[in-house]
Amino acid sequence: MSTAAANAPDAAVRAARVTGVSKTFGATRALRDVHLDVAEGEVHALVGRNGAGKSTLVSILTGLQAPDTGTVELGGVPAPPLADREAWRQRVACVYQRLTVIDELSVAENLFVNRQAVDGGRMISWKRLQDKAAELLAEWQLDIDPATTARDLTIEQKQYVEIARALSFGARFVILDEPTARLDGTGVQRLFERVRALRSQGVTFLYISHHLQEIFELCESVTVFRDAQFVRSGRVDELSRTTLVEAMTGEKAAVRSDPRPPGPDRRATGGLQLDGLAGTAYDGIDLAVRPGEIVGLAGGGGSGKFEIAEAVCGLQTPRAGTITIDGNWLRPGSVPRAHRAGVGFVPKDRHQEGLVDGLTIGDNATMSVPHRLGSHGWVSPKRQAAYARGLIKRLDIVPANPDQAAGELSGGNQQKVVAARAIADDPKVLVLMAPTAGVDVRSKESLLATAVDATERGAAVLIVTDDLEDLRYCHRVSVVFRGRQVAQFEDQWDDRDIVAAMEGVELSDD
Ligand SMILES: Nc1ncnc2c1ncn2[C@@H]1O[C@H](COP(=O)(O)OP(=O)(O)OP(=O)(O)O)[C@@H](O)[C@H]1O
Repeated sequence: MSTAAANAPDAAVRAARVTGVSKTFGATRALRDVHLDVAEGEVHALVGRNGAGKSTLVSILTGLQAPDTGTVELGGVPAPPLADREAWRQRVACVYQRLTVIDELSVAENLFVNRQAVDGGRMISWKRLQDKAAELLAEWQLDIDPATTARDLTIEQKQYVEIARALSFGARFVILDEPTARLDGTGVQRLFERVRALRSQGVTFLYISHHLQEIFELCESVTVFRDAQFVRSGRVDELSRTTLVEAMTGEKAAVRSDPRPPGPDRRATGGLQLDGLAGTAYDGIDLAVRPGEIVGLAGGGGSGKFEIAEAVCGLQTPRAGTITIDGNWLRPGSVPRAHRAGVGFVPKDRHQEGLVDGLTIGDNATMSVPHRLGSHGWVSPKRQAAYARGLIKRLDIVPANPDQAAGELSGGNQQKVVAARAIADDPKVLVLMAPTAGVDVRSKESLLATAVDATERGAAVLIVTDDLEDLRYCHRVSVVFRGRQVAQFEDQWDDRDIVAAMEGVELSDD
């Protein structure tokens, strides 16, 4: 195809066309007779609630799985046979949230890893590898030094390396699966500029995100899936946010009001207290969260917010300062000790610290509460199942089956199982790190409602986030920037002030 043809969105040419695709896993129908039509040269959003079937479609679109029925066309021709990986790589690539860049290798090596063809099948010359990489990065205007070790790149730069790698195989259709999940505000804006620039160079994108404002900012078209089925597709500028949410949930969108609980009793004492807490990424942190109160600890990437939260949960040992729970000093550096002191938490990385894939939803959700499920070390299966069902209902986990393996759940539902475990033991202090990352609009509400629930049961809740929606649930917000608390907000605030504080800038009054 000529570059000129690729540059102009052409209604006749399709980067991808999926027709009548169905896919079943055991008893789960992940996709039922869905279709998708992505025009060449556009950024096309794919949205849907957790478990709607988006990842399953991506695995089919990238040739990792075959559909049970239906057809896939890429660039106007039928998709290659599953075994022909090379042919797939030339047509389509997906940049996943969990990046595949190898930290130990240089950018150049990452770009051409396992590709002897670089030097006509002969031994790779390092000089040639560097030159080829520099050429590739320059062609796509990616300002990255090919000699850099990948470990020294930011998440954003690693994403660009993955995109460049896809383009170097010849693919002009790139799927971005929640690309902004680990970026801060300025990183998101830079990514958008990059995507727009690549689009003008003839690259087509399928863009998956739970952040609806991103869809309106970046994408031309959108396709909505719900419960494994196609619901609608259309131009983004012809859709309102409400219509989109309704298409995703199948319900009328609720009127948004102030979701905060009444707040702590003025005389309430106890809860969580941090005094002069200092660690590798933060210093001089003073913070109090009273029982019944929800406090936001906000900050962008590199602010130190997660490190502070991890100190409270026992995942990190601070260098100085104290953590007090209900008036008692907490000896830092041990998760079981923090748990015994009454701390429940959702870790920032559910894969590393959260979920045990091989166990069921029920086992994962109730593993911290054996004492509630039986006596003398014996767990009553009936009580466990009932307890798990209660948590599944509170968090709106799909499928609502405690016996389902957690590893088989969609990403967002795995996140909800981790949250279920955090609240299972009625913690005195609940710490939620990026709790709604990867979670759909409606599930965000149920997840944050559990924080409200916890305050009603007397918990002090700390929400650690850069998501303004999460902060709507907070009575107070403390913003950290480069490890220091730079601003405090009480009761009412303007979101722009919080964003400015997270970015380390001051807004002028005019
Ligand atoms: N390997 C598997 N085995 C069993 N069930 C699976 C498997 N992969 C996916 N499923 C099921 O298929 C359904 C669709 O999941 P999928 O991961 O495609 O959803 P999603 O739209 O990507 O959700 P999320 O936004 O949470 O990532 C879910 O019910 C999930 O449990």
